Amino acid sequence: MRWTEKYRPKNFDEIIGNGKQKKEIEAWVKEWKEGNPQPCLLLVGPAGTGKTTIAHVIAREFSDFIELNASDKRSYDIIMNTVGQSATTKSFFTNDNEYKLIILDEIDGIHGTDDRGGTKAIGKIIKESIHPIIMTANDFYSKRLTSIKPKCKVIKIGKVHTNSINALLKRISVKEGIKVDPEAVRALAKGSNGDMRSALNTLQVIAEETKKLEMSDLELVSQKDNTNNIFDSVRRVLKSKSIDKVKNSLRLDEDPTLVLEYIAENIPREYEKPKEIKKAYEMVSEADLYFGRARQTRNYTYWRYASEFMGVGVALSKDDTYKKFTRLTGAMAFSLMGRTKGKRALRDRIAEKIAEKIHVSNSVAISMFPYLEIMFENDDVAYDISTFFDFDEDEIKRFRKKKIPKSVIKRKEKEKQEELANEKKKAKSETGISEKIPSKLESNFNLNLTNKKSTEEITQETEIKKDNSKIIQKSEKTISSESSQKLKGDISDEKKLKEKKYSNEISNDKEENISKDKKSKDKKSKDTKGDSAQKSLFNF
Ligand SMILES: Nc1ncnc2c1ncn2[C@@H]1O[C@H](COP(=O)(O)OP(=O)(O)OP(=O)(O)O)[C@@H](O)[C@H]1O
Repeated sequence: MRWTEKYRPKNFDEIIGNGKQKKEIEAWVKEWKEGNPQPCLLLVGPAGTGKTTIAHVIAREFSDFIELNASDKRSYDIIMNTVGQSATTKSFFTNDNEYKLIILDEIDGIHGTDDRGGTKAIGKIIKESIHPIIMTANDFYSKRLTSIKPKCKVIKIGKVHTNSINALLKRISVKEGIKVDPEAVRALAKGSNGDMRSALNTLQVIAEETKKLEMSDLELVSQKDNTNNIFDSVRRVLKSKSIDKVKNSLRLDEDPTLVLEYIAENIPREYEKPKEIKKAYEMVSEADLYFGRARQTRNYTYWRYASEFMGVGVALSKDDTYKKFTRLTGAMAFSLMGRTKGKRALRDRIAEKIAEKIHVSNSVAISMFPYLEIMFENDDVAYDISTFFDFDEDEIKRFRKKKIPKSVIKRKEKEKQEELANEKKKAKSETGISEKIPSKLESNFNLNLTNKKSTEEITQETEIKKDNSKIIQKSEKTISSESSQKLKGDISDEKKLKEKKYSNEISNDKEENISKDKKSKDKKSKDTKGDSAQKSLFNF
C-alpha cells in the first residue's frame, strides 16, 4: 500500500502545516453545522499539500458527501444531472434533512472553450446549492477560475514547511521501523519542496525495503526523485481527465520517450474497458510516430504533437476516471535493457572489432554472429578467427562455451612460428641471389679486365648494387623484428598482413632489382663475350 494512502490524515490535527487556513476551514465547517450556510469553499494551492485530504476530513463532519472530478464530466448537462438538481434539494441522497458535502476536484481542469458550459454549470450550482461545496484547484490564476472565485471563499493552501515535513517523515519512519540519519531526513524534507506526497513517495521508494535512510542515499534520492516525477506524471495522465493538469504534469525534466514508455506500460493497469485500452494505445502509437519523425528530421517541434497524444490523448481515452489505487510499474523495456546492459556492451565491442577489421557496419557484423557461432565449434577455426579479430576471452566466450584447448593454442602458435621461420629462410635465400651479384671489387676487376665499359654503365651498376645491399639490410631487419615478435607470441594479424605485404613489396623490389641485375649481368656477359670476341680481334 502506498504510504500516502496509509498515512492520509483522518482529522484536522493530523494535517500538517497551513495552521491559519485550517482554523478558517474549521470555522466554516462549524457555521454550516450550526445551520448557517456559508459560501462555497475554494482551496487553491500546489500539488501534494493536502487540499483533497482537507476535503475528505471535512466530509467526515457531514452525514454524506459526493465527490466529483470537475474535469470528468465537463458538459453542463452532466454536471447538472449529477449534482445540479441534488444540490438544490435537501434530500439528494437518502432520507434526512442534513447537509451533504459536494466536493468538486480539479476545478481549473475544466477546459476553457471546450467545456461546453462546465464553468457556467458550476457557477449555477454555487448559486443555487443549499449544500456545502468544496472545490480544489492548483492554479490560482487560471482563467477557468475567473468567474468562480468571486462566488467563493478562497483559501490559499501553501507549500508544507520543511520542518513540518521533516517531523512527519521522522514519525512515519519510526512506525515503519526505519533507521534514519536525521541529516538525511532533513535533506529529503527540504528536497521535496513543500510537496508532502513527493516526500512520502520518496521515503517509501528508498527505505521500505532497506529499512534505513542515510546521507549516502541522497544521491539515490535525486535519482529516485526523478523516477517519482515520472510516476507522478504517468499517474496524472492515467488518473485525470483535466487537460491542463495533464499538460502541466508532462512538463518535467525527463526524456519524453521514456515517459511514453512508462505510460504505455501502465495503461492496462489503470484502464479497465477494452475500448479505452485500445484507444489509449492508438494514442501511444501516434505519439511514437511523432517522436520518430522528430528523431529523423531533427525537428523537435514534433515533440509537442507527441506530448499531446501521449498526455491528453491517453487521458481522454477513458470514459471516466477510476477511483481506485493502482500500483504503477517502470517500463519493462528499460528494466530488460538494464539487465542486458553487459551483454549488449560485449556484443557492441565484438561488432566494432569485426567492423573495423573487415570494413563492414556494426549491424552487418552483428548479423554475422550466428555464423561465427557455428564456425567457433571447430577449435582450429575458433583460434584462427579469434586471433584474426584479436578477441579476448570474454569475446570468445560469446561464441563458444568452452575455452579453446591449450593444446590447440600451443600447436597453432608453433605452426605460426614455423611459418615465420620459413618466411625468414625464404627471404634469406632471396638474399643469397643478391649475394651473387658481383662485388665492387669484382666489377672493377671485370672492368679492368674488359676495360671496355662506359662510365655510365659503371655508375648504373654501382647504384643497383647499393640498392640491393639496402634491400638486404631492410629485409633482414624485418625478419629479425618478425622473429622477436613471434617469440613474444603476440603479433597482431593486422601487423602480420602489413608485414607480409611489406615483405612482398620488398621481394618484388628485390626481384625487380635482381632481374635488373641479371639483365645488367647478361648485358655485361654479352659485353664480356663481345669483349672477348673483340679481344681476340685485338689479339688478332
Ligand atoms: N498537509 C499534509 N499533512 C499530512 N499529509 C499530507 C499533507 N498534504 C499531503 N499529505 C499526504 O500527501 C498525500 C496527497 O495529498 P493530497 O491528495 O491531499 O494533495 P493535494 O493537495 O490534493 O494534491 P493535488 O493538487 O495533486 O490533488 C496525502 O494522502 C497525504 O498522505
